[in-house]
Amino acid sequence: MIAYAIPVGAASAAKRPDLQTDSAQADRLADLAVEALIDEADLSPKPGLVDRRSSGAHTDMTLALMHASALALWPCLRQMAEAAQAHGEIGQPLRAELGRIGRAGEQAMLATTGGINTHRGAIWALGLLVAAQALDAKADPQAVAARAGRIALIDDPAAIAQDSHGIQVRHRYGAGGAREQAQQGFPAVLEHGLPQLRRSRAAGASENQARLDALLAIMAALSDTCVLWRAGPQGLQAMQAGARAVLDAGGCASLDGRRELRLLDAQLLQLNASPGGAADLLAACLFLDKAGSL
Ligand SMILES: CC(C)(COP(=O)(O)OP(=O)(O)OC[C@H]1O[C@@H](n2cnc3c(N)ncnc32)[C@H](O[C@H]2O[C@H](COP(=O)(O)OP(=O)(O)OP(=O)(O)O)[C@@H](O)[C@H]2O)[C@@H]1O)[C@@H](O)C(=O)NCCC(=O)NCCS
Ligand SMILES: Nc1ncnc2[nH]cnc12
Repeated sequence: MIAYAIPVGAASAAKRPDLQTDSAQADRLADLAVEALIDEADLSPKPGLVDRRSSGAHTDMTLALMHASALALWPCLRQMAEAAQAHGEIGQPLRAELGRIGRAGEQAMLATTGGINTHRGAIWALGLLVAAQALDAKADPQAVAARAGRIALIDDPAAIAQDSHGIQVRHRYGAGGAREQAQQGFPAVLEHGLPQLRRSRAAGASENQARLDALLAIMAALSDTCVLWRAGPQGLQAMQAGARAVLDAGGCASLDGRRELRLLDAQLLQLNASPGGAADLLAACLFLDKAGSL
């Protein structure tokens, strides 16, 4: 276990043995979510994204900033797990509390990064998944994602209308973005990322190569509003076709696949395109891959 903070409620759990398990479970879910964020950031070479080599298409983000941002989200993710445990069911009260915790998490992220949006999409996706897993620790990824989707379908009456890049892109191109991805039960993860991760592992790829393949499978299927914002529909088409070309060439375990990956990286940098939504969903994929076996 990664010790990121002193567990909230540890004192009361000592008096209430029945709460001890829940407290430990909330710690563990937050640990796994933060670990998934750090593993995503470290994964290299990722096309257009911040990784161990460089800041990709970003001028305002570094690997150290991504790590600091991920660590700053531990309390928020833990609170989401606790909220789900306390409510015990999907409904308006849980949705409202997750929205409140999520907005506070966004503030914690911005305070840590000096105002840079490192993980807004990840707070949304992982927050929903952590809450869904906390409602049933033994549920498999399909059930967890479906449950997260049901939470995302509930309106949050306190939601603040924002003029985000995602909203602007939705108006301009009709892209569904992060909200729709969650409401549909994370199809980019369940139908593409997770099956690819497991297929590539089974075919003998290294863990690093299998994770890169999972990211590419997500990129090939996703309407990523970050790419649409920065590079328009042509950029999105280039990202999806380039990611598909890597996988069709044999994936990152093959020489041909790695050649296609280098081409895709150069193309995204030239377009100033960063698949930040796909990166967030890779973190969701890595979380789901491990969380059911808690
Ligand atoms: C419901 C919300 C998701 C509302 O968010 P919004 O309407 O803004 O929706 P999107 O923009 O579509 O998504 C928000 C972030 O999600 C990532 N994302 C993008 N496309 C997808 C997709 N198809 N599926 C899933 N996720 C997606 C993306 O995050 C990444 O991009 C960040 C960088 O983006 P940007 O700010 O545009 O930055 P730059 O390109 O660098 O900007 P410039 O330099 O050009 O200026 C990166 O950090 C990644 O995180 C989208 O940004 C939800 O967010 C919400 O309602 N939140 C409120 C709190 C709440 O209720 N929480 C519930 C907790 S469970
Ligand atoms: N590795 C990464 N690079 C850029 N934006 C991101 N958003 C989430 N992960 C990211």
